This record gives sequence, structure tokens and C-alpha cells, in this order.
Amino acid sequence: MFHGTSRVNERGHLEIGGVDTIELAKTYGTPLYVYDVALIRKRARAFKQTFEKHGLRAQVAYASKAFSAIAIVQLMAEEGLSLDVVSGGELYTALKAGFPVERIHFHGNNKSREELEMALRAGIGCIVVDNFYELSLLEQLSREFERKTPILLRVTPGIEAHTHDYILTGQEDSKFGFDLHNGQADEALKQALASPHLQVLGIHCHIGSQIFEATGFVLAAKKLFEKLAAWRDQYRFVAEVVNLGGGFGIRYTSEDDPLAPEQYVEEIIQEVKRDVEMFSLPMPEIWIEPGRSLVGDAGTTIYSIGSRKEVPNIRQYVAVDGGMSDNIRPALYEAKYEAVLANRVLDEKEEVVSIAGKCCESGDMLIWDLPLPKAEAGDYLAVFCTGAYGYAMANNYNRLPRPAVVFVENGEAQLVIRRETYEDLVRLDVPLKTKVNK
Ligand SMILES: Cc1ncc(COP(=O)(O)O)c(C=O)c1O
Ligand SMILES: N[C@@H](CCCC[NH3+])C(=O)O
Repeated sequence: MFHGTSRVNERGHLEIGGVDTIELAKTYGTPLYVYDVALIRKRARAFKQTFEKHGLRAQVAYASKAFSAIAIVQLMAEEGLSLDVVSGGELYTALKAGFPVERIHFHGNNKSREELEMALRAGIGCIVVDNFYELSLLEQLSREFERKTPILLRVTPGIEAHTHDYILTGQEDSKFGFDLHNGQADEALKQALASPHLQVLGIHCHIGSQIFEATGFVLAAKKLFEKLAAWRDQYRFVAEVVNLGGGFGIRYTSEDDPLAPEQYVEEIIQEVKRDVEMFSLPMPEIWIEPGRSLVGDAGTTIYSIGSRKEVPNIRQYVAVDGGMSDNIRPALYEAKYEAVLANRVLDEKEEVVSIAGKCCESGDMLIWDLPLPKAEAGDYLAVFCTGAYGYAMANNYNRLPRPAVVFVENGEAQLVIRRETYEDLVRLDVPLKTKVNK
């Protein structure tokens, strides 16, 4: 349940990064996302060191869709990671953060002309081309910009990874990428190679998210290298880069049994070595793009507890001051979480309650059947593992302002996203021109 630097301090409070989370809640309000910076650094280093240990050239690109903000992008830059962005907005955040442009990779299945122009103007390191529309648009824009744009071709290898249906991406029937087996990927390569304005660095695939076994990644790598061997023979094309995506699972609850993050990479490397040897291919640079496994278990959300409702003999509902507006994953994927009373961590668990959000929606439940000490208004609930796709998918449903985010490390806290105000909520509203008098 406890991750990274999380522990219980002498006051019986949850402490993260050497900072008392109750003090944080009092200073910054709730709901509040707290990120354990040391844990993020540890994860980043573990990924990088696994490649270094094998003497392989590699890039570990943080998939910023998991949590994009200037501070986290700067932290990843500090750790020497690359960055995967998936929209103009994420790219803008990266540029604002001063992230090294040559290490930014641009994803997306429907990049607009404006987004591609923005990427070309910035001179980013690589565009991961997803489809034929994008291929011809990018070719045309690169010609206009007089650029030779470095690209990867995203393919769907036809792998069914074992995860929630909504977060599968590598299977044949997917909206992403060129099909590897029906001729689409070959045609895309031919078209890209024919253009003097595109430089094909290599190939990319991403098979899904929150995956617990290495088998899917190993299978995907094998399929990619088989294709690369065929492309060498048919088109004399030799890939400089093979990108195997992200998707490494994390432990949200004790029911989850993922590998250690670097273990996925270890198994991928073993397969890559086998394939390179089997097909007599030069060792390419290996890229991966983890999101969740870099920031997921480093994030904890602190809520204030408010109302309760008892449904006699059935259930005790305990409501918090956030919900699907700051964590939509339980409603969207039936995602499970663990939590403790942050101000009374060691108190005996006396009841089983269900944690409700405050949105006007029956499905706004964060956790079903959670053993807790008798919780009352004024207590604080800490929900663990909310660092990935939490703030990133937060919304203003019911016009709830989005929470603040703090980073903690070595006993120090830093506010990295301020809490939205009501004024922020109406900032974009345009009042009616004429007053309607009835
Ligand atoms: C192309 C691509 N790369 C990387 C990721 C990051 O995935 P995860 O956060 O599961 O590591 C995703 C999201 O699933 C993705 O779509
Ligand atoms: N947002 C999803 C995963 C999608 C990953 C992005 N391709 C989640 O919370 O698990």
C-alpha cells in the first residue's frame, strides 16, 4: 500500500517525501495531488540504467499524457529522459518547460495541420506517423518548411494484450497505426521512403496500457523485427530506431501483480538481442515510452471527508470533496484503488465503507468496500497511486475547480499547479450581448 517515501510519522499521519500530508492539506486545501519526486526519479533511473547495463543506445520517453504540466516535464528533462507528446497542448507545455526539442516525439492518430506546423516550427526530434492522411500532410508541410522531417511509422502488430478493453491499442481492430500484416505498413514505408522530405528513422508500436506480463511486448518486438528483416530485403531499409511504446503495469491494489518496471525492459532487451542476431540486423536504438509506470504510484490524492449515508444492512457511504472530476478512472474502467485515513493511519479499522465522490452521478464512486477506522467529517482520506491519468483526465464536471498539485522531496513541498478558482471556471465564458427582459 505504501509506495516510495510514504510512511506514517510520529503523529500517526501519512508522510510523503518527508512532508506531513495533513500539513499539506491545511496549506493547499483538498482535494490535493501530492507527488513523491524521489520515487519518480527512482523509476526514471531504473529504466535508463537497464539499457545502460546492456550497453544499448536507448531513449526513455516519458508519455506526458499520463500527467502533463511544466514542472513534471522539467523533472523528466532533469533526469535525462525524452518526451512523448500527443497534442498541440502537450507540445506547448513541453516547449514552455524548455524541454530539449530534439528529444520530443509527437504522437496522435489525428494530428491537425496546425499541430504539425507547430512541431515543424519547433524542430522537434521525431513525429510518429499514424496513418496515410498524416503521411501526405506531413510530406507536404515538410516540403513547404524545406525540412527533412524525422519520422517513425506506427504499426499495429495484431497483439491482444491482457488489459481493460478500453486501453488496448495493439490489436488488429484499432484506430491507431498502420496494420503490420495486411500491406498497409509496407505501403506507408514505400511512400515515406519516396519522399525527399521525410527521414524514416524506424518503426513504433504500443500494445496497450496497464499490462502485467512481458509476453505481449516480447511478441510485439518479434513481429517488428520480422518486418524489419523483410524491409531490409525488399527495400534496403535499415531501421535506426525501434520504439516499443509504453504500457508497463503498476500495482494499484494488492490484487495487482505487475513486474518491476525495469523487468519489462529487461525482457524486451533479451528479445531484441535474439531478433537482431537471428535476422542479422544491426542493433537499432531502442525507445520506450512509459507514462503510468513513471508517475502512477508516485501520486497520492488527499481528500477531506464530509457527509455519510447509511443504507441499513447494506452499505455505509462516506463522501469526499472530489470524485470523478479529479479521478475518472473508477467510473471509466472500474479501476480499483487503496486508501487510508491520512490523519489516523494506524487507528484500528472498524468498518467497511464505500467512498463516494461529490458529483451528481451515481457512478461517481471512488472505492467500494474499503476497511477504515470510523471516519468522520474533518478526517482526511489518502487515495494511493493516482499519479497517472488522474490530474491529466480531471475535468470541471458540476463546475468543480480542479485540485492543486504539489511536489514533495527531502522534506520540502512545492506547489506546481495551483488550485482552480471559481473565477478560473468562468474565465472563458462570454456573457450574452443583450439582456433579456421579460
Ligand atoms: C502511443 C502511446 N505511448 C505510450 C503510452 C503510455 O502508456 P502507459 O502510461 O501505459 O505507459 C500510451 C498510452 O497508453 C500510448 O498510447
Ligand atoms: N487513460 C488510461 C490509459 C490510456 C493510455 C493512453 N493511451 C488509464 O487511465 O488507464
